[in-house]
Amino acid sequence: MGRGRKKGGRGGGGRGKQAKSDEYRTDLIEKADMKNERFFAYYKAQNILSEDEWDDFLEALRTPLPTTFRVAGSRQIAKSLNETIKDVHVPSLSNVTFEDQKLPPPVQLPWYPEGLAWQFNVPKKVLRKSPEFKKFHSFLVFETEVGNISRQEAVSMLPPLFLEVEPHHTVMDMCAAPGSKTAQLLEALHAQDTLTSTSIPSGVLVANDSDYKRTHLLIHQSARLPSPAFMVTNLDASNYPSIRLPTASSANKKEQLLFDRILCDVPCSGDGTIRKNIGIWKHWQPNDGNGLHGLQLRILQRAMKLLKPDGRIVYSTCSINPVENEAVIAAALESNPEYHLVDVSSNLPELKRRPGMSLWRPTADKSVSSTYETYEAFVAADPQAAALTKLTPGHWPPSNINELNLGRCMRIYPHLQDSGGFFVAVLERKPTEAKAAAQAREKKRTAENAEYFEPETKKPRIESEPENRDSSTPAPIDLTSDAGEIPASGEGGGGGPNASGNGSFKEMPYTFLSPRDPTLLSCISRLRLTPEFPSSNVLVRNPEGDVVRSMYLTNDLIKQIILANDFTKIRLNAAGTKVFTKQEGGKGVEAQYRILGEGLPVVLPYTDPQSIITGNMNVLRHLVMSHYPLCTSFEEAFRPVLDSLDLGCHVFRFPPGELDGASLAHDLLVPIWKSGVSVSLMVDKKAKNALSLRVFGKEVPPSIRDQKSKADGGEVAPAGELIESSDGGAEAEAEVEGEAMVLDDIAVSPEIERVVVQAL
Ligand SMILES: C[S@@+](CC[C@H](N)C(=O)[O-])C[C@H]1O[C@@H](n2cnc3c(N)ncnc32)[C@H](O)[C@@H]1O
Repeated sequence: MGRGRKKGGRGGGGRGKQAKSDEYRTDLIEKADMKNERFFAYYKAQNILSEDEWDDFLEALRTPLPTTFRVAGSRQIAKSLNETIKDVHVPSLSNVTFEDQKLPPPVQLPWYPEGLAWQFNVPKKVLRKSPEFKKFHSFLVFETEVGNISRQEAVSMLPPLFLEVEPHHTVMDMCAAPGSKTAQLLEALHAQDTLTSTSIPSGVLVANDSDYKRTHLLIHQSARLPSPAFMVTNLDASNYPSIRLPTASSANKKEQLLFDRILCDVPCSGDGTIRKNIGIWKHWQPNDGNGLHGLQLRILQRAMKLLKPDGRIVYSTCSINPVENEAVIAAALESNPEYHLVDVSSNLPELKRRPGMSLWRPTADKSVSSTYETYEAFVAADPQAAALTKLTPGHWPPSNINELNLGRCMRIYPHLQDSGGFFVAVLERKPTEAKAAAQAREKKRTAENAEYFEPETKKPRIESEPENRDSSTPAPIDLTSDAGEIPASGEGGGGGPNASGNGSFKEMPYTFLSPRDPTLLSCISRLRLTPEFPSSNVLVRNPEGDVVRSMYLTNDLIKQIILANDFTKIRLNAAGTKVFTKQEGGKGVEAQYRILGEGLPVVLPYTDPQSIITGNMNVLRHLVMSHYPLCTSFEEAFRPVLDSLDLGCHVFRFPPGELDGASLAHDLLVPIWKSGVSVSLMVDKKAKNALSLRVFGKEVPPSIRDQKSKADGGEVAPAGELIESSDGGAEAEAEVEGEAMVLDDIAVSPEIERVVVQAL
């Protein structure tokens, strides 16, 4: 596990730790020190660029990287926030001068779809001292904190775009942590989400990383877009096991889950990040890439076995070294002739790129005094030294290089569009014969129809589309090992912790509740959910299937995966999204369940609209600015509404409105708790503060914000009142259910007025 990391590759612990040390701080290294003769000699020998571009390339490498960010979240949410950047922030930054210099405002990355990615380039002191940029910087920090903006290198945004994920796809992110690309994939899976509610895609996203700690970064990332279709595994991608699914014909027979889309963003030397990780100047040497080639190839080859016919793989690195790039692609194509490189030159036409290379000259010589055109020449030059290295013929271009279309790979160099260096290759697997025949028939039919119909006639719907996802030939898998252990539907997912003797895996099991489980039923009726709520997909995290504290919702596919696989074998760290949690009552009050802020968008489509209470801006302000406000303290017109509510959880809706300069632009839906004589907004301090800032333009007063169990300043928490904040509840849950990250840190984007949650 994590061999890539030990070698200090990108995403590797070595580089990651060093990145924190001073030697990696760009502001502490002089431009004159940004040199490395080995780097120059190696890349000159590779002929990566023409002689007249070399100086521009070096100049770009020595210049700090601009700041880039992506407006994140589901499409509708992102579009709304993007309008604010365009219409409010950019105009306010368009005529700013600092120390007599006019500063450039942020600009959209021209190639990013729908203009959702931005770049700006001002010195740090401007962000500290220019009032306009300071304000913009605070906006970015705030929105990043609540998950609406993702600080991400421009080039790192590319692989998910080329993967072209759709909501019905089965998707695997093989080396996913820390998860910036995972977030993009999740957004694509959730393309049908609306401003206030989350869709339940029929596909799945499996995010995997071999580093256990880093898988928690994935859980954190995904909390920006809670999804019943998301799961996290902790495995060596080069050896990723078969995930099994019941066959359509018999629940006792299993077939392998194959993927429509796989991202292999593999561990690499990371020399394309040299503008940011400036210490690379000092240490770079050719064996950084040489040593990673084998692991990179094994990961890609495993992905090739896990992909459906007609599926797509994107392989990417932030290295410009052909040994980590074209050499890996060439070797993988050699051993998997059913794959080909896809010509994506017409996709993202504004992206400046160079074709992949067909000639490169590896070396094992640290000082790069010689490089070799062929493996044979390398061995002949010094047989003894060659025997001691791990270089293989696969590090060199193969003899059939011209048949592989390596020019279809994409190389991004820093000077082309002021970015980092990057490599992307898009591979597709041939369809099965049956599928190819169906596609040919369809093509013929479409052509015939085209002749018959008038030109403006809508293109006929492709009949074979629905079959596409299922028509792959499942790879044979060994079902002998634990076929008998698979529990019946509605029961547990794979026995107790460490059920398979996998001693190092400490997660708790996933047990689906029966839809007739009395606690679940009472929860559904208390929360007034409609019969369409998928109650057979609710799970708890303990072997007994007891509803101890929280309930999670998965989609059908994740449920099948959990039921058909031993969760310790697939080292399943997270599945689905948490929707309900127990709210302990105070003295004399029975414990009840409430919808979590993060679960609300998922549950909302199943919430009886009649049960949603509509409030106004006055009510919202009182809820935000008070700590457990008494029902009697609300405006008179609203008191009867509060009095009529049962004790327990409710959903309040606040339509767009204005009040004393405060403004709510879109519907806001929040979970509320009614107790004996008061009501409370069930969002944590940070989220409440964020909501207050964005809607009312001021923070929640510290005297209110910092109260814990009892209100002060005249507001007394009555007997039987809630004394547990959502934070406290979640912490307690971590102990009960063995979860690594369950803090309910509910962040609200008032721009969007939708509750989103981050698990810290
Ligand atoms: C380049 S980083 C991935 C970055 C990530 N895709 C993103 O966009 O945030 C490479 C990741 O691969 C992981 N890794 C290293 N060796 C691995 C292996 N054999 N299997 C799976 N993951 C591995 C590292 O822990 C690291 O998180």
